[in-house]
Amino acid sequence: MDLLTRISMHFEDNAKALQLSAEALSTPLAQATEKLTQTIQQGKKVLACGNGGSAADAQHFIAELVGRFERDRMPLAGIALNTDTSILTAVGNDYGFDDIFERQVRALGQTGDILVAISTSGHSPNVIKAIHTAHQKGLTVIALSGKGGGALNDILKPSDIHLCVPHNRTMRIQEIHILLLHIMCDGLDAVILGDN
Ligand SMILES: O=C(CO)[C@@H](O)[C@H](O)[C@H](O)[C@H](O)COP(=O)(O)O
Ligand SMILES: [Zn+2]
Repeated sequence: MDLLTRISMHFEDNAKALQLSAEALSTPLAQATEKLTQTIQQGKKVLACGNGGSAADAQHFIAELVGRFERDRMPLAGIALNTDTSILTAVGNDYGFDDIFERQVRALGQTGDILVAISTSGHSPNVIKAIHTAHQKGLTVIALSGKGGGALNDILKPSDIHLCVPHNRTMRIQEIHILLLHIMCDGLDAVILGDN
């Protein structure tokens, strides 16, 4: 396959995946946005975690809350659990990599908070463990996944929200995850600042 064909294939596959995601995820995405908005309005906070590209997505999303999205507003409470290298290396070194998020949920999570858990496979043990602890501490989970949802299907509760991108490639799933996170930021601001 020549390079231009390859590029064209990516654009087409992305467009198809976007269309399928719009059909499958618009309703749960609205629920997730409403849950996020209520949580912030009640003075609660958002924790977010993921590995690799999903770590970047988690911290990107939290930066939109603490900083701003498109318009000026007050800072909103959020913490990315994959950004503090001292915590990640200490907990990873002393307890194990599977505990790097779970331990922070135990330290920081409070009843009524949200955990945004991002895993394209739905199988990353440190994300799964963080979800178990979030449940124990009374947090609601908004899970972003793909590839059928993996282990998330067995551990999420009916009160959680699962945004499972209907695709099997990590890269494509990640491309849509960032769109989902941006749509939630837009919906949140529309309530807080008014529609524009
Ligand atoms: O960004 C990419 C691939 O596009 C990678 O860094 C990817 O995020 C890593 O392999 C992650 O460890 C995958 O974990 P997960 O999404 O299955 O939970
Ligand atoms: Zn990537």
